Order: sequence, then C-alpha cells, then structure tokens
Amino acid sequence: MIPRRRLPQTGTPRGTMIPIVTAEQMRLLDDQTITQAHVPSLVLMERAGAGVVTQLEALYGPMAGKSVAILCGKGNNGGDGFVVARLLRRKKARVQVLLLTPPSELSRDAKTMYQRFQRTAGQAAVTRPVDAQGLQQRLRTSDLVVDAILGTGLSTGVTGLYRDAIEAINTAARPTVAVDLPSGLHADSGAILGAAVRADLTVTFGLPKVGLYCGAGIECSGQVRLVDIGIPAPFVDAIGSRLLLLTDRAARTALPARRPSSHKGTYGHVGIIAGSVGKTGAAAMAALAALRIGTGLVTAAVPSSVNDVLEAKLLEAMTLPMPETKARTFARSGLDRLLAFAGARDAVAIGPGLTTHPETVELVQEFVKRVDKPCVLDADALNALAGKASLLTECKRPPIITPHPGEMARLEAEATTQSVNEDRLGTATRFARERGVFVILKGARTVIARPDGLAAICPTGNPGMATAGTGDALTGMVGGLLAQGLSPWDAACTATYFHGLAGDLAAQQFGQAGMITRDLIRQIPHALAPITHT
Ligand SMILES: NC(=O)C1=CN([C@@H]2O[C@H](COP(=O)(O)OP(=O)(O)OC[C@H]3O[C@@H](n4cnc5c(N)ncnc54)[C@H](O)[C@@H]3O)[C@@H](O)[C@H]2O)[C@@H](O)CC1
Ligand SMILES: [K+]
Repeated sequence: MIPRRRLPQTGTPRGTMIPIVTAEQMRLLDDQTITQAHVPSLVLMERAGAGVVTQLEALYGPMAGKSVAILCGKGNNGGDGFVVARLLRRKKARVQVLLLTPPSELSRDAKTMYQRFQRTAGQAAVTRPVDAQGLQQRLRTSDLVVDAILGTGLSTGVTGLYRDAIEAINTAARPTVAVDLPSGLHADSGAILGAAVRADLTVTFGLPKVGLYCGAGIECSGQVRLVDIGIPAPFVDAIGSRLLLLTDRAARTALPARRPSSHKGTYGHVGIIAGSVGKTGAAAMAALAALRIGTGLVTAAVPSSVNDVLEAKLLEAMTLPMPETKARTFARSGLDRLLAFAGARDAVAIGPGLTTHPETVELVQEFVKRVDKPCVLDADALNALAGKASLLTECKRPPIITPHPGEMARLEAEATTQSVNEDRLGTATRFARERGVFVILKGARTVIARPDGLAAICPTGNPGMATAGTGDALTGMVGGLLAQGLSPWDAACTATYFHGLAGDLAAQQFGQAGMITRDLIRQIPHALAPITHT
C-alpha cells in the first residue's frame, strides 16, 4: 500500500495523491531527512534495500533457493544493491554481486554496505566482471537480476563496462528489478543516456521520479512500486510539486457515497451526444460505462434514424432522437433541441461516433460555445475543433477534453502526434493552461492536467486497452461522474483511474490481445468494489 502523504489542503483529493519529483528535489528531501530529521543516511539505505526485498517477494514469491545476480555501481544506488544482497542472502537466496567498479571508488555509504555484505557472505560472493561476455554468462543462469548500477546520480551518457552491463541485462532478458530507477534512464526527462535497463519492476524510494512516467521511462520502468523510507511529510509538503501520481485512495475518496435514503435522481442524469450510422456502438458504450460508474440516469441523444438501433442496444439508458443530415449524422438544425437537452441534464458528454460531416462539425462548434453544463468533449467533438482550439476559451465553463495524441495534435495547428508523444506532460500542461480546460491526454501513463497547471499521472491501464471503444467508455465515465456532482478535476482523475483499473482487470481475465471494451465496462463494478487490487 502506498503511504498517504500530507499535503496542503486544496479542496481536492490532492491530499491523497503522491507528489512526483525530480532528482534534485529527491536529493534535497534525502538531505533534509538526514540533517534536520537526524535519520542517518545508512538507515535510509537500509530501508531502501529492505523495501526492494519486500517487493521482490511480493512479485516473485519466496527468495530461498533463487539465484539472484545483483549488479552494483559505485554510488549510493550500488549501496542499496549491497543491502539487497545481504538481506536476500539472509533469506537463503543464492546471491552473486557483480561489482562494476573497484571497491576503492565506492561512495562512503556504498563502501560501508559493501563491507557489511562481504563480512557475512565472503569474498566469493562478489565478482568483478571485466567484459560483456563474463557478464552475460552470469546473467543467463540467474532467476532474477537486480539493477543497482545507477540511480538519480546519472549525469552523463553511459559508456564502457556500465554500458556493457546494461546491454547484458537487456540481452539476458531475465526477470529484472531496477533499484530506484532503471540504470541509464534520466530521472527528470525519462531520456535514455546511452543505454538503459528495461525492467519488469522498478522499486523507487521516497517519492516517485518524473522520468519513470515520461519518455522512455514508460517502456523501461515496468511496474513501479514505491517504498516509504521515512521522509517527513512537512519536507514533502514544502517541495510543492506540481505533478502528482493518482492513487487508489484518492480515486475512492472522490467517489460519491451511496446514501440509504437516496434515489436515482441523487446520482445525476448525464446526457450523451454521440453516434451516427455505422457508429451506434460508440454511443452505446459511452452510455453503458456511464451507468456502470454509478450514474442514476443516462440518456443518449442520437441521430433520429439510428434511434431504434440504440433502443435495442441499451436497456437501462434512455434515448432521444435528434434531427439528422442525409448522411444520418447530427444536423445543424438540431442545435436548439440539443441545447435544451443539455439544459435538462446535470452534465453532458459529446463526441463519440459523431463523424466530421461539415454540418455536424458546425453544430458541435456552436454547441460547445453555448452549452452551460459540466461537459466532456471527446473524439469527433475534438475533431470538430481541429486547428480551432481557441474556440475552447469561449466555453461558458471549462470543459474536460479527452484527446488521444492524434486528436491532441489536430487541436493545435503546429503539433504532430510525434511531438505530442515526445512531451506528453508538457503538451497536456501547456494546453490546459493556455486554453483554460481540463485535459485527459490518453495513452500509456495518461496525463490529466488542469487550467492552473497542476497535473496528475494515472498508474492504471495496460496495452490491452488499445482497442476500439475504450475511449468511448472513458467519456461515459467522465460524464457520469460530472453528473454525480464531482468537480471536473475529480471527475477526470477518478474516471481515468477506474477506467484503467477496469482495463487491468479485463486484461487479467481475457488477456491483453483478446479483451474488448465490453469486457472493460463489465469490470467497472469490480474495479469500484472496495477491495485491494494489486
Ligand atoms: N541518502 C540518500 O540520498 C539515499 C539515496 N539512495 C540511493 O542513492 C541513489 C543516488 O545515489 P548517488 O547520488 O550516489 O548516485 P548513483 O548511485 O545514481 O550514481 C552516481 C555515481 O555514478 C557516477 N555517474 C553518473 N553518471 C554516470 C555514467 N553515465 N556512467 C558512469 N558513472 C556515472 C557519478 O559520478 C556518481 O559517482 C538513489 O538513486 C538511490 O538509489 C537510497 O539509498 C535512499 C537514500
Ligand atoms: K538502478
């Protein structure tokens, strides 16, 4: 369980999210803990190493009899590695330390931990590999590889034996656990400096580092687990990080309570504006997902000739036929009726399956300016604003937009999908600030940004969700939570978290390739159930 951190109250679930920090911020926190809270640095290192062992056992089971190769560099990251080595040996693992530097060059604390390990394990438990071949031989026969080569101290491109070691780890492709950070990954940018370890698990200390969630960090970090090494909360508060990690606790805290005396009206009525001929599924999935996140009433407004199809697809949700074009998409003439429809609902979700028919585009552009309800804009509603992001600043209330990188790029004339993906955090945060909207930038490690520049990263979700319709489900969930009275920030964060968790449960059940959006929607209730998911 990730420890709760005290943060300044902001009237949002921010109090239960975890600040994500840079290497510099983490160093400051470590220093303050050592010098002001009087926790010796060796105690911090011991806690870090013990945390790695706990996480190893949680993921890979008992360590007794397992052959574990631990690669140690010269800094404190290597020091953590020696602690892991000592503690694993105590658990009867067969431990081999591969020391990549002469012992005389170890940092002060790393040297102390090295000596402690050697005293108990003996000289033979430490090998000084000299070339890539020797390294590879060792790694091939290991059950587990622990990467304690470089952590937050990485400053330049990795070369020589360090690089050989990183490449050998990746070639061996054994279950690999990174200590604090995958070696070679820059803690702040997520850039690979020369070469970087591709880990299955990263056990990070104190607070999560930015680089684990952006750039190559998304591919290199694997599962990320956080170990509490006892950094006092007031020091964390003072850092004032503008980037947070969503947590299970924050998401659950934001969900509306179900009161005994409540009725369906208590849980809001969301209007979903979606669908066209050939795309009725988008409307149906958004409606179903809105119901599954607890919304009391859901009505889907759809082009009139597809209304019967939606009636057949949906049982619990209502439908409302709207004027349509010859192409069976929403017609411009339906604007007043759509505005009245929105006015009678608690929140509106618009976009899935609308098409980019010129009349429908015109309708959306007008609707977005005039609607005066909490609103989420997705898919073709965003495509209707392609290159016209300035229209968003004319909205009566700051909307939530849920672009994937392609849609994000289309909103801003000079952006491309590639440029968005290269700087997901920066893109989402800048756009939210400049246009005064809430952004859910979808993709691996979804980013949620708000108009004041605060951003959060979602830890749930998996590549199985790269399948048709998952975006429609997210839109329905966001709309449903808005209708239940959540603020845009809470609705965006909470929907994204449970959408990812439901996707993770669906992947557990059906596998990443085989899962489809309906499986995800069916898992929403299980994701919401108050049990601990790992
Ligand atoms: N007291 C603390 O500050 C704590 C630190 N901890 C660990 O300490 C790590 C940070 O330790 P350090 O600051 O010693 O840094 P690292 O252990 O990450 O490595 C730094 C050393 O590697 C060298 N180096 C940098 N880039 C290199 C490159 N490309 N090739 C070869 N050598 C390179 C540096 O000159 C330095 O000597 C954290 O990531 C964490 O694992 C933990 O033990 C928890 C407590
Ligand atoms: K490492």
